Amino acid sequence: MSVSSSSIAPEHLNSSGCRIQYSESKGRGVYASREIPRNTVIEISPILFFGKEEYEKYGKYTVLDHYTFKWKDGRMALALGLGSLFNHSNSPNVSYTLDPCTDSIRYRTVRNIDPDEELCIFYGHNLWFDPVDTTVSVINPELEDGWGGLSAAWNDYDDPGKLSNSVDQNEIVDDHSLPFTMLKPPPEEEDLATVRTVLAWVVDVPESRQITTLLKWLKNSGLEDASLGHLKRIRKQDGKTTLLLTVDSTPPELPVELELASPFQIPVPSSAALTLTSLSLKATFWPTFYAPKRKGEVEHWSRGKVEWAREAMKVVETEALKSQSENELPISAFMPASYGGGENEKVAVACDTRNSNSHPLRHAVLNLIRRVADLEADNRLSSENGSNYLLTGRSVFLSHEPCIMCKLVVVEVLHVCQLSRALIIDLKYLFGKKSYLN
Ligand SMILES: C[S@@+](CC[C@H](N)C(=O)[O-])C[C@H]1O[C@@H](n2cnc3c(N)ncnc32)[C@H](O)[C@@H]1O
Repeated sequence: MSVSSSSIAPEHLNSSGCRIQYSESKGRGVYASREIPRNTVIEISPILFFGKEEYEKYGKYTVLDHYTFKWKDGRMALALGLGSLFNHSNSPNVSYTLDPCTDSIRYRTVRNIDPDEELCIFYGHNLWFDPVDTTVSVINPELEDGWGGLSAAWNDYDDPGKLSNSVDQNEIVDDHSLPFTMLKPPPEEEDLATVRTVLAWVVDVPESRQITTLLKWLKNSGLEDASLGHLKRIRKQDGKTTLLLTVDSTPPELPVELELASPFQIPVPSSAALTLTSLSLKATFWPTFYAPKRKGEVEHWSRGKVEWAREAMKVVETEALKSQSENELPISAFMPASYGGGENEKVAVACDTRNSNSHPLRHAVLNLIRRVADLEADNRLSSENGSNYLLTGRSVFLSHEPCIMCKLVVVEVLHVCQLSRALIIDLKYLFGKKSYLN
């Protein structure tokens, strides 16, 4: 690792059971010197601030850039003490809370920690380095339930200090203080260097009659697949017509009677363009479709809404564990009333029943959808205007990431927020797909 030259970690006086240790791949890190119970505050780091201008001019060109992060008010912050030495993990065992009253960060264990375990936090999804060992080893047997340690998933949810200090339920909670991680789509490609591409086979087609034959042939060839749906099939450039064939690794065998030149590989954009700038950049590789972001995609979470999600996740966890105690898989799905929503909204919860039904399709999500649909169908008053199948604005909370089948059922996923090991998925348009229910 480039930011530290010494491979000897200094001794550190810390009464909370933390020590500094060096590793080849990550440099210095914070490790447990003894057992630490969950929910223990292991460090409170004071912050050193940099003004925006000062940071833009100097700070970001120095090693500080590996250690600083954005504070609530936009200033750049450096955690003193052990704070800057926690390495990153995708499944962190330490959570942190920014405290603007004391300009400090409080670090707390989210589960029981064994001696010598590394203590890691989650930096976010846009890492500036190649992470190694992103999953902190799970030694605690309570986590080895084969289903991602559901039994310990919500430990930090009981943290009373985290959100309930404020009485203003409408106050927006900033991303750092959310008790879950929002999975953001990758940033849109706005310059040539960041356009994500895949290699595709294409062929030059000199005569237009050959295009018709080739398109027919493509249809029957099995080469057409949804992975190229964001790209136009034909490119006309500099008087030349080129046809997109496939992203397979081997070149396709074209109909010999057309006597075409051999296909060749070129990079093509791997997704549709979300902005007009991106569209013109992507078009330099291959003509791409324009699919601007939907309105309202950025979602702000108020304190009240976070509490609502927290309560819903508690239901999910309780139900999943109950299911496990009944010899089912510990998987559950819950559709609460929407936040601030109407009193008449139906609420439903369902668990996986593949074991008891000996049926491969009895996944929690599918059971939930059936349950909600039954409830809505019974609700005769709301049967006008399709409101018995539309669940606009509702959300479903799941104990586990859904399988591909369940994901498809949750058709119009607007965003996925990862709450520790579980997910909230917006179901805003699910029942708009009439075909699914019919
Ligand atoms: C805030 S510092 C953490 C302390 C750092 N290891 C040190 O020795 O000073 C962040 C840097 O640590 C390294 N790092 C943190 N987590 C890592 C991980 N999971 N894999 C590899 N390197 C990591 C990266 O070099 C990153 O720029």
